Order: sequence, then structure tokens, then C-alpha cells
Amino acid sequence: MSDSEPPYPPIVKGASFLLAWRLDGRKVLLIGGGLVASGRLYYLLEAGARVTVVSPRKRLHPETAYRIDVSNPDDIIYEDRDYVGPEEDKLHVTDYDMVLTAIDEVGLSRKVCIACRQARVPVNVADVPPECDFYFGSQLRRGPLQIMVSTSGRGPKIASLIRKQIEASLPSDVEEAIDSVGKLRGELRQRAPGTGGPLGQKRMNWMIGICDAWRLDELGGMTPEVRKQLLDEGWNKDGKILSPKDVGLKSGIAGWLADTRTKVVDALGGGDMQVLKAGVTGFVLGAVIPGAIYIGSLYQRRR
Ligand SMILES: C[C@@]1(CC(=O)O)c2cc3[nH]c(cc4nc(cc5[nH]c(cc(n2)[C@H]1CCC(=O)O)[C@@](C)(CC(=O)O)[C@@H]5CCC(=O)O)C(CC(=O)O)=C4CCC(=O)O)c(CCC(=O)O)c3CC(=O)O
Ligand SMILES: NC(=O)C1=CN([C@@H]2O[C@H](COP(=O)(O)OP(=O)(O)OC[C@H]3O[C@@H](n4cnc5c(N)ncnc54)[C@H](O)[C@@H]3O)[C@@H](O)[C@H]2O)C=CC1
Repeated sequence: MSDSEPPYPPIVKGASFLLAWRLDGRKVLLIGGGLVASGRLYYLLEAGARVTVVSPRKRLHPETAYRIDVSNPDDIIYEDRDYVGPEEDKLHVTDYDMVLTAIDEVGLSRKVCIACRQARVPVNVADVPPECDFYFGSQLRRGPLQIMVSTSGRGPKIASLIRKQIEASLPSDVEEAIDSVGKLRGELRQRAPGTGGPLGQKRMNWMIGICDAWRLDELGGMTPEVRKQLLDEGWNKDGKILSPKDVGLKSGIAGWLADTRTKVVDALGGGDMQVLKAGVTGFVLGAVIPGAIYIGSLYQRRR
């Protein structure tokens, strides 16, 4: 490295700050009940938010109406009427953790945005990027795995296409792998409880070692007995990292590749090597796009 070369990556401004917002039990105001609102509502409910929907029933999108009709009143409070404005309405933006508008009244949305910003309540106005404190992205979920693609507002349809490519390239056993790792982490914590310090560092190093030494499909196939073996004969013995071979599992990359190809092709409803190529390209693109991947629906907007 030359003397003038910076030691760390340069800052390139213009990005969004990506995070996985824990909305469980939080209050969200959703103004509007059309197609766009139905997508917002779906993701909010999946995140456990307590949503107040204000929108006249006569123009509700069928999915919004369905969610309202089948949901527990703790999850959705529904007001069958027009929202009248931040000054006049009996609902106050200050009582919410997040406010979303998805209505076809630009002036009213602007007023909501101004009131939210004054009160420092995060707001998203569908259709008006400058009035959004945060953007939605194209999302997919497989249990604990969530991936979101953002194009920083430049090309939402491209975000959707990239998300689909990533989706097609995901190994079908990714959810099992994450579940296994979650269980192993929990069991490790029981053996070595506590927060931070040298023990925390040792725990983390051990988990990193295991995740590096085991392929996703191998992790997904990990039985409770194998997890116990990893802990008994690995963690308990100087934090040793046992490989799949060490616990008596056969490794076979060729078998795994064949299996993955079949699963990718199956996921796309059959096909040929062209399809596999598209999936792999998608995965690579997913890794480099200037967007967001949240480790962690397939709701699709139909316009
Ligand atoms: C800034 C942002 C604010 C926000 O909504 O949070 C925003 C803004 C706008 N969208 C517009 C149009 C379209 N939006 C979509 C689709 C989606 N839009 C989504 C997000 C976002 N849209 C945020 C930035 C996301 C990012 O950073 O990439 C997705 C990803 C998530 C979601 O909404 O849930 C979802 C795909 C979900 C999926 O399929 O997985 C399609 C395609 C389609 O419908 O098939 C079109 C038509 C094609 C086109 O116009 O490009 C317009 C112009 C309206 C006009 O011209 O009148 C604006 C306003 C503007 O750009 O000025
Ligand atoms: N950000 C984005 O990604 C996109 C944004 N949009 C925009 O989002 C907005 C909503 O789009 P859609 O859901 O497709 O429209 P829509 O026409 O299906 O739904 C509008 C909904 O808002 C309700 N509404 C209107 N005035 C209201 C008020 N004062 N109080 C409560 N509810 C009210 C209507 O009853 C209806 O349920 C539009 O402005 C549209 O241009 C549309 C597509 C993409």
C-alpha cells in the first residue's frame, strides 16, 4: 500500500442507512387502503406491528379488506373513513412510531409528512421520494431469512427483478441451515452464559469457525445429536472446531452441486442449464448491487 492510499474504504454518499427495524408491538398509522397500502400492511403484520388503518371501506383493495376482516383487533384497528389531516383528525401522528400514507391526495400527504417531521416520527409517502424518511425495497422472506433490494429510489422495477433472481438462486435448504445455527447458538449460550468479555469472544470465534467449516446443506442437516457432539467434543475441548467429517458425515461437493442444480431448476418450475445460469448470475448480482441485503412473501405488486 502506498503512503497516500487511505487505509479504509472511502465514503461514497447517497446511500440509505440499511437496517432491520424491529416493529413488534409498535404502533403504525397507515393512511389509505388501496393496492400500495395492501403491500405495506402485509409487511407490517409480518413484523408484528399494531397497525391503525384509516381508509373508506368502499375503496379498499380486496387484500386490505381481507386482512382487516381476519385479523385480531390487537393487530389492526380499522377506521372506515377518510383521514382529514394532521391538524383536524382525531388521530395524532405523535402517537405512532411510524406513519405511512398510500393515498391519491398529494396535498394531504404533504401535510402528514410535515407534521411527522416536526414530531420526528418516521414517515413514508408512497410516490413522493422527498417525503420519505425511508424507502421500501423489494423483499423476500424464507422464515428467519429476509433479503431486501434497494436501488436508492432509482429503479424499483429493477429492484424487483434482482430480488427474483436472488430468490431463484437461493439454496432451498437455507432456512434449515439458519434454524440449525440458531439452535446451536442457543445451546452454546446455555453452556457458556453471559454477555461480552473474553467468553463472548471465544463463543463468537467458535460459531464463526463452525459456520466457515460447514456448508449450508450440511448445517441444515445437523441433528440434535450432532449439535451435542459439536459442543461436547469441540467446544468443551478447548473450543475445537469439528468438521462434518469429524462427526462422521460424508462430504460430497459433486452431490451437493447436483442437488442444488435440481433445486434451482425445480424452484423455477423446470428448465435447463440456462435457468441455472440465470440463478447464479442473480446471486452474483445480488452480492454486488449498490443496494440492500438484509439477512433475514412473496408479495408482488400488480399494477
Ligand atoms: C422511492 C420508493 C418509495 C417507496 O415507495 O418506499 C418508490 C417510489 C416510486 N415507485 C414508483 C413506481 C413503481 N414502483 C414499483 C414497485 C415497487 N416500488 C418499491 C419501492 C419504492 N418505490 C421506493 C424505492 C425503492 C428502491 O430504492 O428501489 C418496491 C421495491 C417496494 C414496495 O413498494 O413495496 C416495489 C417493488 C416490489 C416488488 O415487486 O418486489 C413499480 C414496478 C411495479 O409495480 O411492478 C413501479 C413502476 C415502474 C417505475 O416507475 O419504475 C414511482 C413512480 C410513480 C409514477 O411514475 O407516477 C415512484 C415515485 C418516484 O420514483 O418518484
Ligand atoms: N411508491 C410507490 O412505489 C408507488 C406509489 N404509488 C402511489 O401511491 C398512491 C396509492 O396508490 P394505490 O394504492 O395504487 O392507489 P389506490 O387508488 O388503489 O388506493 C388509494 C387508497 O387511498 C384511499 N384514500 C384516498 N384518500 C384518502 C384519505 N383522505 N384518507 C384515507 N384514505 C384515503 C382510497 O380510499 C384508496 O383506498 C398513489 O398516489 C400512487 O400514485 C403507486 C405505485 C407505486
